[in-house]
Order: sequence, then structure tokens, then C-alpha cells
Amino acid sequence: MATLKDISNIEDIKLMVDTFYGKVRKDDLLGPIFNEKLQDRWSEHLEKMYGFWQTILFDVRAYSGSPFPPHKQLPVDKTHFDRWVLLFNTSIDGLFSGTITEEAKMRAANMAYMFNYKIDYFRNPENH
Ligand code: HEM
Repeated sequence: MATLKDISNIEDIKLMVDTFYGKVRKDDLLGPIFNEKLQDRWSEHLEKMYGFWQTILFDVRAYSGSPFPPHKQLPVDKTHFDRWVLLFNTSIDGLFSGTITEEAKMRAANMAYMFNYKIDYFRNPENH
């Protein structure tokens, strides 16, 4: 098998994001949540995610939002975040390999953990 290249430019990021959200849209658990929320705003979401990953991986100022707030009220728990990470890792492992690829998976897993932790925290009335 030919060696996979590392994620190295915006075209690679677009391929990673498009492949991942292609799987997400078809996923029985995550698809309905994204489709319900995004409706006809998918292309806007994908553009935003190209910028987000450029900022994370290449230190380019393409994204300047706050990633967590849009997730705060979503009907999700650890099961959803585990599936999100699984789909992300399988998408990326089929396309790339290398230092930046590992960095992307690590950053994604860390954020999934943190989002889930915060959602859990805010859901508990004792923490308000
Ligand atoms: C259960 C897992 C997840 C679900 C269901 C989910 C769902 C969504 C949805 C529906 C939006 C669009 C919100 C809107 O525009 O109205 C969104 C935005 C976003 N998501 Fe997620 N997400 C998940 C996990 C993650 C993780 C782990 C990351 C981090 C790598 C992430 C990063 C982002 C970012 C950066 C945005 C754009 C925020 C902005 O508007 O500035 N998401 N997500």
C-alpha cells in the first residue's frame, strides 16, 4: 500500500472536512442532529470548519469564533461524542498519516472530551 501523506495545505483540510462530514450526514446517531440544526446551512458550516482546522493546524487566522456555545444546548451525551471521534479518526486515517494528522486527531479528541464535560456540567442544576 502506498504511504499516505500528511495534512499539509488547505486542499487537504477541505478533503478531511468534506470526508468527515460526509460520514456524519449519513450516520444514524449524528446525522439527524446536524441536519436538524443546519438544515440548508451545510455549506456555510463546512466553510467555517475549513477555517477552524486551518487555524488549529496551521496557525492561520481563518476562524475567530467560539467553538463551544453552539453545542451547549444540543441533545448530545458521551455516546454522541464517542461516535464523533470514531468517525473523525476513521475519516482521517483513510486519507493521511504523519505528525499533523496525529495532531488533528489529538486536538479533536481533546475538544470532544472538553465539550462533553462542559455539557454534562451545565446540565446538572446544582452547577447553576
Ligand atoms: C456530538 C458531537 C458534535 C455535534 C452533534 C456537533 C454539532 C454541531 C452543530 C450542529 C454545529 C452548527 C451550529 C450552528 O451553526 O447552528 C456545530 C458547529 C461547530 N462545531 Fe460541532 N458538534 C460536535 C462536536 C464537535 C467537536 C468535537 C468539535 C471540535 C473539534 C466541534 C467543532 C465545531 C465548531 C468549531 C463549530 C462552529 C462554531 C461556530 O459557529 O463558530 N464540534 N457543531
